[in-house]
Amino acid sequence: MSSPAATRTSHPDWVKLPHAEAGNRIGIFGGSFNPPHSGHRAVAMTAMKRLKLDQVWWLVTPGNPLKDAADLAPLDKRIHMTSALADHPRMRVTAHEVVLGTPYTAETLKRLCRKRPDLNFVWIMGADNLASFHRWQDWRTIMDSVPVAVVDRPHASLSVLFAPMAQTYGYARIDEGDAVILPHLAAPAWTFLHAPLDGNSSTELRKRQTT
Ligand SMILES: Nc1ncnc2c1ncn2[C@@H]1O[C@H](COP(=O)(O)OP(=O)(O)OP(=O)(O)O)[C@@H](O)[C@H]1O
Ligand SMILES: O=C(O)c1ccc[n+]([C@@H]2O[C@H](COP(=O)([O-])O)[C@@H](O)[C@H]2O)c1
Repeated sequence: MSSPAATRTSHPDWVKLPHAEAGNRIGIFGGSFNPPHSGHRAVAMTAMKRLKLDQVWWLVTPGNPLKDAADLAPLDKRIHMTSALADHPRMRVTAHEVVLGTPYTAETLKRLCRKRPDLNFVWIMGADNLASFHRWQDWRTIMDSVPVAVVDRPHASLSVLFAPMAQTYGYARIDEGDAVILPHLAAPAWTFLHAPLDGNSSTELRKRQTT
């Protein structure tokens, strides 16, 4: 029998992988959430409804590899604020990348798919990230590992036509009217979801905090 010390973990609860039943449709919504805002909640709700997800996991990054960490709030503070915003029975908040030891999405998804091959994962992101997706580490590996749902964002709508990802994987895009089947499709597969636009941004909120 293992002793309490042997089962104790040094990680706080908020880095754990959320519970899910085999076969569940899980949207993974990665973000800095520095701070979280209404636009994030709108993205999570849109994906949840249109893809009929069982859960959305808000994956709070330890640090976006492409962003300057100088004005990044501490992880526990971002988790706390994100948990307040993601208060919904089908949403969970985690910083599981701390356990995986990586801030890179390709590696994260590889490890999650290995840990839970019984779940149907979908990567969720806003259209601004579609525009710059080709700069992410091993972005083609991401596309080849899980389906992707892109949600429209002000000033980024044209990424659906011109982004290198959209052009390279044009053949794998499905109509947003068929979005409900996305979690069950083999990668590569993606869709672009038009939804009411929300102009909020963390950059603007940080500017307002400092003025
Ligand atoms: N208003 C919005 N509409 C649609 N998608 C959004 C919106 N805000 C953020 N997102 C998406 O949510 C995810 C997390 O975004 P992030 O935490 O970087 O917020 P942000 O407002 O873009 O932050 P920053 O201004 O610091 O870059 C990303 O996939 C991003 O594309
Ligand atoms: O893997 C990468 O190279 C990579 C580059 C940029 C962003 N990401 C991830 O994209 C998600 C959204 O990041 P952000 O900062 O736009 O909220 C978050 O989970 C980041 O870790 C990942």
